[in-house]
Amino acid sequence: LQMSTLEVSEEVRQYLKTPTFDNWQWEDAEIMVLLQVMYTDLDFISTFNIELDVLQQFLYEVYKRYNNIPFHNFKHCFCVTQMMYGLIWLTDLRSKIDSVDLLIMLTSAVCHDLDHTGYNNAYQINARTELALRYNDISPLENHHCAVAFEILEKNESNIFRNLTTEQYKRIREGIIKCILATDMSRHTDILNKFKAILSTFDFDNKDHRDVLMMIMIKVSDISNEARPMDVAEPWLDCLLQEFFNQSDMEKLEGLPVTPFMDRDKVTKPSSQTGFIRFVLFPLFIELANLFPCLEQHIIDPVRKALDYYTEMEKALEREKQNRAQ
Ligand SMILES: COc1ccc(NC(=O)[C@H](C)Nc2nc3c(cnn3-c3ccccc3C)c(=O)[nH]2)cc1
Ligand SMILES: [Zn+2]
Repeated sequence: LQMSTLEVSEEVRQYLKTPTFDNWQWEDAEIMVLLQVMYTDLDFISTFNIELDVLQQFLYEVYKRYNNIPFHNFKHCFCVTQMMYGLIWLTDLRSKIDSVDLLIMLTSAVCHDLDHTGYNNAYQINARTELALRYNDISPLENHHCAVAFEILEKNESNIFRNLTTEQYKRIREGIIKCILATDMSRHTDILNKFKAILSTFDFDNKDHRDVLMMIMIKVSDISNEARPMDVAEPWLDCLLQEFFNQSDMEKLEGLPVTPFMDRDKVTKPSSQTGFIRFVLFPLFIELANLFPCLEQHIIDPVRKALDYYTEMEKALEREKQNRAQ
C-alpha cells in the first residue's frame, strides 16, 4: 500500500504532531511516508536541500537495519521519532533553537536503536559479545546504533546531509553521537541531574544548555509510551516484557546473571510499571515540564492516568492472590 507524501491529508499531518498518535493503525510503508512528512513539515527539505529520493533511500536503509524483535523494532523507532516531532511542535522549539539542532534531534530519534538485537547492555557485557568486545563494555548497544547510522549516511545515495557544508556536517555528527549515546539508561541519573542543575537559569543561547536539553528530549521520547492513550501504550508494555523475558530465558540457559525486573518468575506487568512510572518516568517528565509548562497536560496527565491504571491492576492481582491463598 504505497502512500505518497502528497496523499497525507492535512488532518493526518496535524494528528502526527500530537502525543496521542496511534502507531498501531499504520502499516510500515505508510509509516515510511509519515517519517518523510516530518522532515518536510519541519522545512528540512528546503532548509538543507535534501532531495526527496535521498530521504526515501535513507529511510529505507534505516527500515532494513531495524530487526523484527518484539520491542526495539521499526515501530519503536517511529514512536520515538513521532514523540520527538510532537514535542518539537508542542514546545514551539522552532522559535527557540535553530534548524540544525532540530535536524539532529529528529534524525537521532530515527536512528537511535538501529540493529538492536533485543538483548540489552548487561547481556552484551556478561555474555562478552562482539559488541561488548568492540566497544570495551562502554554503552555497546548505543555505540553500535550510532555507528550503523553513519554507515548509512556514508553512502551517497542515502546521505541526507550530502548538500550541507563540512562545518554543518561536523556539527550534526557531533550532535547525533551525543543524543544516541544519551539513550543508555545507565546514564539516566547523571543526565537528569545535569539538566536539573541548569534548569533555573536555562539559556537557549548557551550551547551546553541546548546539548543537555537535546539529550533530555530524546530520553523522554525514547521511554514515553505511557504518555500515549492506554490502548496505544499497553501493547508496548507487552512487547517490552516479551523482549525482556526472551533475554532472561537466554541468560538462564547460558548461566548468566538475570536482571530482576526481566525475570518472568519475579516480575508482574503492573508492579514493574508502577515502579518505572514513579521512579523513572515522573521525575524525568516533571523536569522537562518545568522548562515547558504546556507539557503538563500533554504528557504528565496521561502518565498519572497510567499510574492509576497499573496501581488498580496491581491491587486486583493482589486480591486475586489472597483469594487463591485462602
Ligand atoms: C535505570 O535503568 C532502567 C530503569 C527501568 C527500566 N525498565 C523498567 O523499569 C520496566 C521494565 N519498565 C519499563 N521500561 C521501559 C518502558 C519504556 N521503555 N523502557 C525501557 C526499555 C528498554 C530499556 C530501558 C527502558 C527504561 C516502560 O514503559 N516500562 C530499565 C532500565
Ligand atoms: Zn529506544
